[in-house]
Amino acid sequence: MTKAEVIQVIGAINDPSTQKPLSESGTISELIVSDDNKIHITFGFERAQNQQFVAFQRELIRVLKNDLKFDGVKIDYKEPDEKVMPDGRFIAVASGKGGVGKSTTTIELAYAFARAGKKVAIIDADVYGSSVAQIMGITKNPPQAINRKILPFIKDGIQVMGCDLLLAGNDPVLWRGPMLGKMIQQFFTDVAWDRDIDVFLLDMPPGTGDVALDVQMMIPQCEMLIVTTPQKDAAYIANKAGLAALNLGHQIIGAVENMSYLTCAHCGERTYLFGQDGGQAVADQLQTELLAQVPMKTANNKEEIDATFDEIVKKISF
Ligand SMILES: Nc1ncnc2c1ncn2[C@@H]1O[C@H](COP(=O)(O)OP(=O)(O)OP(=O)(O)O)[C@@H](O)[C@H]1O
Repeated sequence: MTKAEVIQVIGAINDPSTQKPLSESGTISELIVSDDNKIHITFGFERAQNQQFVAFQRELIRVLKNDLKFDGVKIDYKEPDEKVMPDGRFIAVASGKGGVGKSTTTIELAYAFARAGKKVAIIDADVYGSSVAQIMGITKNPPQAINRKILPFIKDGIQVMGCDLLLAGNDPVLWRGPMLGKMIQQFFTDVAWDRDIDVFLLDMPPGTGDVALDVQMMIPQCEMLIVTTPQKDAAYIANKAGLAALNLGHQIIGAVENMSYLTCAHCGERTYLFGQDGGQAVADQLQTELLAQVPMKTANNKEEIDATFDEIVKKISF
């Protein structure tokens, strides 16, 4: 007996979850007929404790056993998992070593995308040192849920979720492999992101590792931006991280050299504090563009920093 033949017969039975015949309800998630004349049906709704449900199940089993002559009948009920990746562009912000300003860059970039009229979300996937919420001044209240999905935190219109926000006090540093992967997956499929998000920015852990691999598997189209500082050692490690990212199949869209120079508030002259070659060297090695040299942040150069990031967004918007 084929699937179609089974559905034709059981199709007349009324589905208690939708009050429609099974032929119309679309609630049969899976139907397997095995060679030894057994049938396994999974319905996409939960088992209920009411008369209607009991009558439905009794009638179904009667038809399958008596009319269709199956020797074995197994029925499961399971709400379908809505493991759907959100739409939008994904940009992972990565660095070779910690402390080069990867989180700061992610956040500045988010604000620049927002200024350009884009709806932005940040995922702080830096399991070893989540700092996005801290830097953005988001209070780490326990996350709220809606429809069994976690609500993202929102600051200045930017939606945010991260390890520290999700776990509220539990330290993910000890997490390895599959558990880490599961958390990264949760960021995409279990958070109630607005449907019209244009850009997801991912603050990645420094270096290369499991998270980069997980991200690549879950979002093969994810682009990557490498942050470095001008110093030779930072550039060297950024290169290694970039090359590893390329090996994983990530598309690198550019390099950013952070903390490049200090601008004199009076004469506008730039002083390059740590040399000038790190960012360009990384871009050359990874055959990508040096998108910007970001100045040192001071108490009164917000405009200069904003303009630098607006320029980056222009370059990578296509
Ligand atoms: N352009 C800048 N000018 C001045 N200070 C900066 C700049 N960029 C980042 N910083 C400072 O450098 C420190 C490290 O920045 P940030 O946390 O963004 O780095 P990170 O690479 O994400 O670090 P980690 O890997 O530890 O998370 C912070 O104190 C931040 O304020």
